[in-house]
Amino acid sequence: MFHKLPIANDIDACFMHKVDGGFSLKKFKEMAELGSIALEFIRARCNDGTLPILNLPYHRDDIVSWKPIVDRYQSLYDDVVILGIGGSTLGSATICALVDGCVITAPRIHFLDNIDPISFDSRLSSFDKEKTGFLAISKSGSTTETLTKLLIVIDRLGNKNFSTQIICLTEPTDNPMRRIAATHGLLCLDYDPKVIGRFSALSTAGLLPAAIAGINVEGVRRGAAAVLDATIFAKNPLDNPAIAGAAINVALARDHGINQTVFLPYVERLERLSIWFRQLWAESLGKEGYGTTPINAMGVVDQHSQMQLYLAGPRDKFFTVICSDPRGLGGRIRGELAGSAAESLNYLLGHTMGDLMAAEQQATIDSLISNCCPTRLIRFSNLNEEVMGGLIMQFILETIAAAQMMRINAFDQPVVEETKLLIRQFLQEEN
Ligand SMILES: O=P(O)(O)OC[C@H]1O[C@H](O)[C@H](O)[C@@H](O)[C@@H]1O
Repeated sequence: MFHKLPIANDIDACFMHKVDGGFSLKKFKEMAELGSIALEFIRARCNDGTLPILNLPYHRDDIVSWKPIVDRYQSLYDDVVILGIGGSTLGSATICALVDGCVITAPRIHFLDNIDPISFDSRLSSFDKEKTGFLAISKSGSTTETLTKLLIVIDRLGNKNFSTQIICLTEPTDNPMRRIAATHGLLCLDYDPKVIGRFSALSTAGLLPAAIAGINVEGVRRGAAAVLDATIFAKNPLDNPAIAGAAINVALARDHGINQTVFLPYVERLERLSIWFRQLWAESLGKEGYGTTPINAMGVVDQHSQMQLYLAGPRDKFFTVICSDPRGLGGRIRGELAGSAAESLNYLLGHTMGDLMAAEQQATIDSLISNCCPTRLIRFSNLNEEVMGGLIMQFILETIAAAQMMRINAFDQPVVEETKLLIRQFLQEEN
C-alpha cells in the first residue's frame, strides 16, 4: 500500500489566477461536497467488493492462473489476433502499445476490431494460419461484430485441429459465444459479469492479451493500485487528482459551457489510451443531457492540424496534456549533414529528436495557458507499466466520480441497445 505515485497532476492552469478562461478557486472549493459524495461512493464500492474494478489492482492470483495459456501462446505463435470490439479490446490495445520500441520475443498482438470486409480479409490473410493464435473477447457473448469475426476465423482456419488455436473469453452465461466455443471444443474463459466492458482494462480482458505480448502486467496493476490507494485514503477529496479532475470537468461544463475535453498526449504510445478514454468518458457520462465530448489529439502531430482551433476557436474546451520527459532521447540532429541549411537551423542542430519533442510540448502548454485555455498537466518521466496502470486507474476513478457528481449511472449504455436492435431487424428483413 502507498507505493510512490507513478504520475503527477498539475491543475494550476485550470484556474483564473493562471488563465483567464479558467474558473475561480472559490467555485472549485464549492465542489468539495460533490467531491465527498463521489469519494464515499468509491470507498464504499471498494470496501464491499460490489465494483470489482476497484479491487482488481490488488489481485495477483488470476495473473498466475493465466500462465499456462501465456506460455502456450508464446511458444506456439508468431502472431496473436484479438477479436472483439469496444470495451472488450480497447483496454488491452492500450496496454499492448507498451511493447512498441521494446525488444520483445513474444508474439505480435493484433487487434481486429472493425468489420470492414476488405480490411479484415486483408489483415487476416497476412498471418500464417499455422503460427497464429486467436483470442475472442466479448463480455455479453452476443455482440454481432465479434461473433461474425469469430465465425469467419473458424471458417478460414478450415482444418480439424484449430480448437487449441482459439480461446474465447465471455460471461459464464448461456450466450452465443459460449455455444460456438462448445460446438468447436474451444477453451472458454470466464469474463466476470460484474466487470463492465469499458472498465475492464485491468481485468482478464485487458491483461491476458498484454501478458501474451510479454508485458509485465503485475507492474500495470501495481501502478493502478498506487493511484487507487491515493484516492481511497485521500484526506480531502479535492486534493486527490481523480476527484479534482472530475470536479473541474463537471464545474467547467456546468458553469462555463466548456463541454469538450481534449485529451492530448505527447507520447505516441498513448494514442490507444486516448481511444480507450474516449469510450469510457463518452459512454459512461453521455446521458440525460449530461456529458462532455472527448476529443482525441496527439502531440506534436495536431500542432500542425488542430492548434489554430484550440487556441483561437470557441472557448468550449478543457485540455489534458499528458507529458513525459523525452529530452536526450532519439537520434541526434547533426549539423554536418545539413549543408548550407546549417546556418538557419542553428537552434536545432546538436539536439536530439526528444529535445525537440520536449520543446514542442512545453511550447504547446505555454500557448494554451497564454491563450486562456483551462489546462491540466499529467506528468511522468518515462512511460512504463506502472505509469500505464496509474493513468488507466486515474481515468476510471475520474469517470466514476464525474458520474456521481452529475448523479447519473456510469455503468449502463441504454441507448446503444437501440442501434443493436435495428441492425438485427435490417438483417432479418433481408433474409
Ligand atoms: O464485450 P461486448 O459484450 O462484446 O461488448 C462490446 C461493446 O458493445 C456495446 O456496443 C457497448 O456499448 C460497449 O460498451 C461494449 O464495450
